[in-house]
Amino acid sequence: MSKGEILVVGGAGYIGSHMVEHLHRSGYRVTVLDNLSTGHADAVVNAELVVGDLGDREVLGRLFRSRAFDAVMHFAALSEVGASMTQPEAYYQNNVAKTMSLLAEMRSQGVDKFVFSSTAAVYGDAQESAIGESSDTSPINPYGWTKRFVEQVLRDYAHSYAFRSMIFRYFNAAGADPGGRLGERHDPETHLIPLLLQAASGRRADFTLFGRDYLTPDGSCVRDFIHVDDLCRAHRLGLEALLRGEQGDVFNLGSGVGYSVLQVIESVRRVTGCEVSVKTADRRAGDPGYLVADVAKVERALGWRPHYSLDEMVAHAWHFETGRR
Ligand SMILES: NC(=O)c1ccc[n+]([C@@H]2O[C@H](COP(=O)([O-])OP(=O)(O)OC[C@H]3O[C@@H](n4cnc5c(N)ncnc54)[C@H](O)[C@@H]3O)[C@@H](O)[C@H]2O)c1
Ligand SMILES: O=c1ccn([C@@H]2O[C@H](COP(=O)(O)OP(=O)(O)O[C@H]3O[C@H](CO)[C@H](O)[C@H](O)[C@H]3O)[C@@H](O)[C@H]2O)c(=O)[nH]1
Repeated sequence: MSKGEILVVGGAGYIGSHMVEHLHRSGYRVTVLDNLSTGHADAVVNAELVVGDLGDREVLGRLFRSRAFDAVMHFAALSEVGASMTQPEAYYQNNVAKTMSLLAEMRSQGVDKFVFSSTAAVYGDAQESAIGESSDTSPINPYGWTKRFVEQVLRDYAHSYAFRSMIFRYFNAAGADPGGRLGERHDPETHLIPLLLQAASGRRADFTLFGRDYLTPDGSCVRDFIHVDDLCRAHRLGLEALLRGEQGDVFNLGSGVGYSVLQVIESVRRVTGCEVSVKTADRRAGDPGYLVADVAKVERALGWRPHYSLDEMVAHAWHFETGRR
């Protein structure tokens, strides 16, 4: 018997497809809604895939009438910081306006539990060495603002309607399914670890390091990497808290440890045994220098701790990268 009926919006993407597998293995029945703009139909195996746009009320109406969803998990978004600086309209349309359509449809169908992918980008250029959930949220790029606005909508819905949400602010998701079937497949790829691995495997001639003049120990940006499977486990725990009737909340998801881009390059060399040719360029617009999570709150509330190290994230992503060639 299924533990619950879950709609995963954006379930054909990188994190969403891992979530679908995790839910399936945990005993849930899953339906995916995805417009395949950046996702892949073949990444969805243990769920029904409905190809459609989350802003399309007709598609949403049909979908919600055909299933009694217990909750919705929302991973669909445009999510590149750099692109959001040059195409803010597309980001506000896709990430804010269309999310409003999804929420409206949920409310009209009486579905009141929501798990939302937010981001560390809501913190902007944080000053703290470990950023807690109550830190100032002043995004420095439109992508971060889109997530910040939806967070506010969800807070207002919780206040005014019987609508509960778990908001997860991820730092840098990395790694791949340890079994090797799923992984990160963005095209074009913009994320650090897959780009480094493509340079290591020879699919790419070199890697360009954006900025060595940050106020960090080695001058390159510092980020907090979190394995995609650890992320999925936290989401399931958050979902189960909502299904038990608990109130929603907002949680950081990271490891609590920062690695500079140069340290990640070292990890890639160590794990793969391959050389990576590195070029240095100017800073990428919209990139904060330092983002590391304080994860005490999620540990306390959901009993969640990350399991995987940076080298394990690189190793699993490398297994996926080499399996594709
Ligand atoms: N990857 C990270 O490091 C990271 C960090 C913080 C937050 N996030 C957030 O996590 C979520 C998932 O990120 P990801 O890396 O898996 O991205 P992704 O691009 O791989 O996945 C997004 C999925 O949503 C789908 N989608 C986009 N717009 C849609 C629409 N209008 N209708 C239907 N489907 C749509 C895409 O086709 C894709 O399958 C995003 O909300 C992102 O902002 C990601
Ligand atoms: O070719 C590259 C690509 C990235 N980087 C650097 O590597 C770091 C990580 O960059 P990513 O693009 O992999 O990730 P971001 O930190 O920009 O963004 C990620 O974390 C954000 C939160 O801050 C958002 O949530 C976003 O969705 C998610 O992709 C940054 O310092 C970036 O400047 C390079 O030096 N060269």
